[in-house]
Amino acid sequence: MAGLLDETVAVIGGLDEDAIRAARLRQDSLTKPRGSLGRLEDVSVRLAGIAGQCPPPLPLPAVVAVFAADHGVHAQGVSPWPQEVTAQMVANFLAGGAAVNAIAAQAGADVRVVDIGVATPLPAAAGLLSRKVRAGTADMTTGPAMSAQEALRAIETGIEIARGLVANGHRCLITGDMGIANTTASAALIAVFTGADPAAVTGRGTGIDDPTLALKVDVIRRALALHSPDPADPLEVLARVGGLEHAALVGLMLGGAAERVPVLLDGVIACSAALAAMAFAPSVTGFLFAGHLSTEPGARRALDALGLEPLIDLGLRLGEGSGAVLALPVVATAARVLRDMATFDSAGVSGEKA
Ligand SMILES: O=C(O)c1ccc[n+]([C@@H]2O[C@H](COP(=O)([O-])O)[C@@H](O)[C@H]2O)c1
Ligand SMILES: Cc1cc2nc[nH]c2cc1C
Repeated sequence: MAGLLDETVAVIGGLDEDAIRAARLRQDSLTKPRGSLGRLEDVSVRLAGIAGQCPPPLPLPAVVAVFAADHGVHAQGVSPWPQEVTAQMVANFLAGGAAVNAIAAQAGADVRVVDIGVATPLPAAAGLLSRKVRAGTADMTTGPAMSAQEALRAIETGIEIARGLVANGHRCLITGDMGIANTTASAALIAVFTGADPAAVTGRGTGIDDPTLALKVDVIRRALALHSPDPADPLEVLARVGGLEHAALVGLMLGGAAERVPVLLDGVIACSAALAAMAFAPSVTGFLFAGHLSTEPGARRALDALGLEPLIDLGLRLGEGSGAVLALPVVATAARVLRDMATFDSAGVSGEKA
């Protein structure tokens, strides 16, 4: 019997071309000059293609799934923050005190927090989804970050979470992540999947100085030299140089696409995971929206490879899902415009002169 990953990949279809055509026609019949709502119109058309309906349902209720995990490569000194901050921030998410909680409250999104691989022991806490695959990855400069089996378990956990959220009525999934040192794994993934030089896709993460940035690039170069990951084998790439939250996010994206709901991507961690998701199932990109453009250089490179344009560009580099949740009102508005606006006919507004 095929496993959950294969099953899910097999279910992901293309966008519904009839619904896309109907949505384009409807956009052009609404009381505004054609194309005047810019990329909001494109978002609405793609939402119709995802749902197979015109107008598409509003992508609500929405939920951000914040996957938390730690990274063995932290031992190389790639982040200025202690590893315990990952666990401490999980407690902060659950208490409602993090940026993502405030942004989600304003945008009207639910927040779910998943321990997919935090190294520091976490006390059982109300609301925490405990799905730890292992207590952090191993250091990718000395061996694989994890086994292929562990990467698969994390992906399948992400799929199960996507399925559960949609079964509970959520109509939009938003990616969130928390993991000290995870911008190193993200840059490594982006270098592998795009073929970019590590120096071109490695950034300052939480805020490192020039010598640490040089060290981080060197760490990634050494890991890639050790593993020579094959971009055609995304499970092995994730296992060798990825993270548990990256793998779980791949599952969330594939699971969301299989359920035909939109998935909003946050920053560089989600973008790097999306490249792996695309390697498993090329048509997944039709279901993904880039919530925002992270300042990490790898984000732009990854989005170009995914063929996605970010909806918002406010210079954010936080993670947690913050930038993607901020884009939820834009995506929801796109659907509402297509559903609620009057047409030239219904409103009795004269059309453009021929
Ligand atoms: O989302 C982004 O683009 C982003 C950019 C920089 C940092 N982060 C967050 O910061 C943490 C990783 O930063 P670092 O420097 O420890 O690799 C992790 O918790 C991420 O959620 C996230
Ligand atoms: C405080 C803090 C909050 C974060 N949220 C996401 N990544 C983070 C990293 C740090 C260091």
